[in-house]
Amino acid sequence: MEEEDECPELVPIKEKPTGPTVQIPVTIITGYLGAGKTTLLNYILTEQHNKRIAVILNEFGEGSALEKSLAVSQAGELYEEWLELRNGCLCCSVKDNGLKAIENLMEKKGKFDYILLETTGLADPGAVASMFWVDAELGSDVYLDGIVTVIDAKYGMQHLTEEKPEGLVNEAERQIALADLTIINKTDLVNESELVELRDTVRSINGLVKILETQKSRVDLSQVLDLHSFDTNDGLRLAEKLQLVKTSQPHLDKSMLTITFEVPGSVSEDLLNIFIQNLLWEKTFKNKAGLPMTVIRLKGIVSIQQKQKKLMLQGVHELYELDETPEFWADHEPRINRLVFIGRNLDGEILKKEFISAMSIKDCVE
Ligand SMILES: Nc1nc2c(ncn2[C@@H]2O[C@H](COP(=O)(O)OP(=O)(O)OP(=O)(O)O)[C@@H](O)[C@H]2O)c(=O)[nH]1
Ligand SMILES: [Zn+2]
Repeated sequence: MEEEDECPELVPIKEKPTGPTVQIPVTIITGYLGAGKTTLLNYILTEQHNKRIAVILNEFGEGSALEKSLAVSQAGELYEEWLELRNGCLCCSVKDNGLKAIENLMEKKGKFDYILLETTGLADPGAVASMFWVDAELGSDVYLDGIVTVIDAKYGMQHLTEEKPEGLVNEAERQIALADLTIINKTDLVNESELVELRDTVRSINGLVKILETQKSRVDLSQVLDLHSFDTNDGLRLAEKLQLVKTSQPHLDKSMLTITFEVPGSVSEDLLNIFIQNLLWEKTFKNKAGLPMTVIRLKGIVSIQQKQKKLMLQGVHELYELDETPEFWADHEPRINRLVFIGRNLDGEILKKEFISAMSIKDCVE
């Protein structure tokens, strides 16, 4: 009973293709209108001399045209590729055609070492991310390295506190929630207390994200490129990071926030999949006010029954992936599940209880 135009569904794939084929990292650069995305791209292109970097200006999700151009500049030359967006689910069209366009381009122009993709200010980076993320698993030429969100130091707070009609998302907030790295740019335009307020707000939305501060988007490139944010080989780093995350207080009543919990023991892979699907797809779990918890980003390190290695859980919107990391649980190491969720209407206490009951863990100390 598969619907044809259903959004992509992530089927956990067992083994990634290994061997000599080199996959090219894609970094998505997002951020509200005028925050400094293009300035960042230009800075990277002038600073970075030993990589062949392709820049894609992305217009997905804008307007209703069925054709979009994909501009790729490389070594000062600009190429254009047209892609067709079929009606139906936007993320599916983007996934099929956007990726093909990039592959065509590489066939014609030779391989790139790195792809930077600038989204428009109002785009949902999650939809763009899913196109690279899913296909990377299917042995594609490219993989998603990370989502970088540029924030305007001067107007960032204003964008974040903008009231949206019920049911509509605040794009600035969503871009921060999905980010692996945020760059607070234009720090020359604000004073220290404004900066602190913005930094705290960013942190309250996304408890996992790294925050850099810049003028004219001048960053240390090693902090922006090759983040490996979705890489199961980086399980150890993620495990360390997750331990530092704290449940946050939303900066506004209905704001996005980060919640986290730990539950000791090993869980059944099947029950975990059902729990995640209920959370992400069915939106079964409700907070105290009776509102459905909506998760748009999730990360975790979990212990699955009968598995010797730690597993990494990653989710963006409705897509998720549960993959083995190369890390073994040590003999003396207590088995534990550590989870971080970013989204709206989240209640960490309630979700932890739901998790425990869904995993049928009986001897768990609360
Ligand atoms: N004062 C100040 N201005 C900056 C800084 N960084 C960038 N700008 C300016 O801000 C404006 C917008 O920068 P862009 O890089 O075009 O921003 P963008 O996010 O690509 O904008 P859109 O693509 O239109 O959404 C430009 O005029 C930049 O010169 C900064 O650190 N300080
Ligand atoms: Zn721009």
